[in-house]
Amino acid sequence: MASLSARIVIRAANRELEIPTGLFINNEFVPSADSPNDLIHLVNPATEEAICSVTAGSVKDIDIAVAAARKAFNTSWGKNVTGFERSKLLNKLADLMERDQDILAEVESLNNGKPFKIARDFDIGDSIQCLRYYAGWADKITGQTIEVDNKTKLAFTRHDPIGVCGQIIPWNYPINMWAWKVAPALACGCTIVMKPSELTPLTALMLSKLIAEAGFPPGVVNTIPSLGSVGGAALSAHMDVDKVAFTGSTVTGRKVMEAAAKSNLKKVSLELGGKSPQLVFESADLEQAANWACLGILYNTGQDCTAGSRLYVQDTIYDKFVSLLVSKAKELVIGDGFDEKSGGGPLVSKTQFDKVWRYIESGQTQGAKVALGGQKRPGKGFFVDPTIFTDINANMDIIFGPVLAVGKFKTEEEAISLANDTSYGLGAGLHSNDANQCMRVSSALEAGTVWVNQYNLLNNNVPFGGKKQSGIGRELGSYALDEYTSVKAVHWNFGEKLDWPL
Ligand SMILES: NC(=O)C1=CN([C@@H]2O[C@H](COP(=O)(O)OP(=O)(O)OC[C@H]3O[C@@H](n4cnc5c(N)ncnc54)[C@H](O)[C@@H]3O)[C@@H](O)[C@H]2O)C=CC1
Ligand code: BAL
Repeated sequence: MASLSARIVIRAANRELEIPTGLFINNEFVPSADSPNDLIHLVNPATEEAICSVTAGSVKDIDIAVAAARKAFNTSWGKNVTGFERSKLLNKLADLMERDQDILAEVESLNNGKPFKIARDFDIGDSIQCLRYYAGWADKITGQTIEVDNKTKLAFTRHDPIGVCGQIIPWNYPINMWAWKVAPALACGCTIVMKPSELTPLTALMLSKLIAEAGFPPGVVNTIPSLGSVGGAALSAHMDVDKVAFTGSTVTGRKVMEAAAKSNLKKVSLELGGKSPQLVFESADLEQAANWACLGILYNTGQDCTAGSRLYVQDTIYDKFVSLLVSKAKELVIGDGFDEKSGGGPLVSKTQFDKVWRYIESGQTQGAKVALGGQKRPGKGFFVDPTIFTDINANMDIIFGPVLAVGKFKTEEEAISLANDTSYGLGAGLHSNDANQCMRVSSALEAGTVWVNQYNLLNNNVPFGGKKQSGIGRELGSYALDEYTSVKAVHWNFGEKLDWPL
């Protein structure tokens, strides 16, 4: 039978760690109920070496985890605890993450490839804040009192926890996406069956251990590493899951929604991909615009749902801006996540690496001009250097990599039309020093998030989500509370007598 933990070595930190590799149900790590020998093998994307293997949860394991979550919802969580108690536990979990910030970041870097210091300071730093932000909300989730008439009747609303939530997260921000989903769900009183990505399940398992240590009752958070087509599909189609929250590709998001519609019509929130545009107008601070454009496409090696992969530059500054951009992009060091100099790591997997290269090669064969990159690196690891194409149809397929397509526009109207010419609507950015233009263009851009004179920065108290085929629902901010609550209206008669028959 598969082991429930593995010893891994973080060479760069000179550390050996024992990490859980089983399924986490009712606050315990357990083997699969019916396929104990099915494993998911994990690879370090910087070296292509094996890290360890974790248990692959089955459909039956999902059923068991959902039953545990249902029991907890009905007995020890849900409406059985006060918001104050939920807040205390969320804050305790944040304290434990802070205590283990280095170790979590090391494992995140090992499994995903991203630089250790970025994982520690941004991914985990932001996740700790996210837990504290929703800890603040837990005892402030209130309904309304509504006067129906002045003398005999009133109504009030309760914002009830929606119930058992399936949460399916991707590999690009394993801890951060965990926090975005877990924190509001727990604050609202929901229970959870979490399915991390099969590529990066390690930190979700480590966080599960912290869930137990923080003192959450058994069954409140359950974690089932599993293949998407097994565990993710089972959660989406489950008759006793009340809501599914998903982050990942549009193709899979569609399957999740279809499974929800064909099963119990569970509530669905989807945070999907994008092909996000950035516009640079001639009045912009070009140095700054180039910095933000680089951050937009190169942060997390471009593996970001809001990656600003289409850049449109006003024709009057085009040549100057492109050469500035190329010189800035060259400055980023993409390397092993444990190398202090690395500002970006490898792509997460061989599959992603091959996909990005197919795209780069097809761009070249179609005659696109390569202003930077476009060469494979020798040696091990799924590294792709920053690549900038100019003179290409910028509306190419979604690509999750450090690959930017740059085009030109003459007028504001043309810029808006190019930016909106996509079936996606997640993020968009504009750079201009004309305040009226900023207001006009930000209003016209069809996206859930528009950045003005910056790009890709998010805050836990500001909502995030997509329009068009980039998603449904909002994460973060007070808006996320709507995703995890169900509004009940209670009509109260304290004086009206009904004469019968009518
Ligand atoms: N919006 C975003 O942040 C993300 C977008 N992507 C995009 O998706 C592309 C493919 O990457 P994948 O890892 O294959 O994405 P994916 O959307 O298939 O995977 C995301 C999550 O969904 C799960 N999943 C897979 N099939 C499922 C199913 N039938 N039902 C329920 N859950 C399922 C996976 O196990 C994983 O946990 C990437 O190249 C990128 O373009 C990938 C990850 C994150
Ligand atoms: N950066 C926001 C979340 C995502 O990329 O999936």
